[in-house]
Amino acid sequence: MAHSEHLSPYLSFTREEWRQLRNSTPLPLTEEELVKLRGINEKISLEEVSEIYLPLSRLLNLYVASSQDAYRATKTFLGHPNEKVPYIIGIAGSVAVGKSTTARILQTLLSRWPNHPKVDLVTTDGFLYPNRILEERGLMKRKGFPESYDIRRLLQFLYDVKSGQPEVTAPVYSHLAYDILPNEVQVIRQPDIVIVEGLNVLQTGESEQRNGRYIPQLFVSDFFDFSIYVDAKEEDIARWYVERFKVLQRTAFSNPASYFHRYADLSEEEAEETAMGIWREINGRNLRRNILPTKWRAHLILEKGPNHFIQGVKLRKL
Ligand SMILES: Nc1ncnc2c1ncn2[C@@H]1O[C@H](COP(=O)(O)OP(=O)(O)O)[C@@H](O)[C@H]1O
Ligand SMILES: CC(C)(COP(=O)(O)O)[C@@H](O)C(=O)NCCC(=O)O
Repeated sequence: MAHSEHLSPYLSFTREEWRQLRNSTPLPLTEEELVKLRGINEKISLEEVSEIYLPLSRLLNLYVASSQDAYRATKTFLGHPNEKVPYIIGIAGSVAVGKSTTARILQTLLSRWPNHPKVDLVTTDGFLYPNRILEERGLMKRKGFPESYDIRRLLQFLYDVKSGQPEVTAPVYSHLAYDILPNEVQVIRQPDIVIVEGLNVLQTGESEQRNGRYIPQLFVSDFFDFSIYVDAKEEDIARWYVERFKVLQRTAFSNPASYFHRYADLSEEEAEETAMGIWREINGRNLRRNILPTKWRAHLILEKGPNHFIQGVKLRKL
């Protein structure tokens, strides 16, 4: 065994080993939940849900329960009720790797446990600067890069959620408009769990220095109780990106309100070329430069094969 492997902070599971853990999951899927999961994405294999995501939801259920115990201990110690503080799970990974699908499966599965029924999902695209500002700063071709997000606002949002505020709002992004919707917000009202999904959630940015001294800096991941990185080979992710682009081109882009309406009439070949160009220029670069380096900060890594099936799982033991 190589020395570095010996010192790995992760426990590694093959797909086969992970799916055995399904036996420790007491709740099987109900008919109603299956229908809900089908609604998320009809391409999801339900076998995949029960073999991979069900054990994962059980693991998370145990972690949330232990954090709720700690919360009760603090309450006993203080002698008065403290605010209800949600458990926060971060989900990171490339554009098109399947973050939002994973997040929605977990949201559905986690919400069936009686000790944490209310699970909210927030995506970090709401914290992108609006196109007006991105245009001013020459960042329209850098959407998704660290500088395209209002990280201060995202940190303030997480701070408010973790302080147990009764109502916290998040801005909303529309893929159709390709912009922030100025008159819409998502309201978070003290759920039991918040899942925060986005490519930037494990990024740390530069340390700020003032007068030669480092000043304490908060990172988005400081607010996470648990984090997941969805991983796959770049060649597979690029293919999924192109496939999704082609589906959108036949559906959403035909809507005149779509920012990409001009792509609606491209031939299949032209659509593929356009999508590959966006991958090369924006999303692939961002993956290599800013997203992949954050993988080893996650508590759990889901390793996908070429057909989205999970081939391996890594869980932090240190
Ligand atoms: N578990 C899965 N099984 C099959 N297809 C999937 C799965 N997860 C994602 N996909 C497909 O891969 C593409 C990217 O997924 P999506 O969740 O939109 O990614 P992201 O949020 O990371 O951009 C979509 O076309 C989606 O339908
Ligand atoms: C909106 C995104 C930056 C993803 O944001 P996230 O929710 O992961 O923070 C990405 O989907 C995107 O639009 N990238 C720009 C290039 C493109 O059109 O694919």
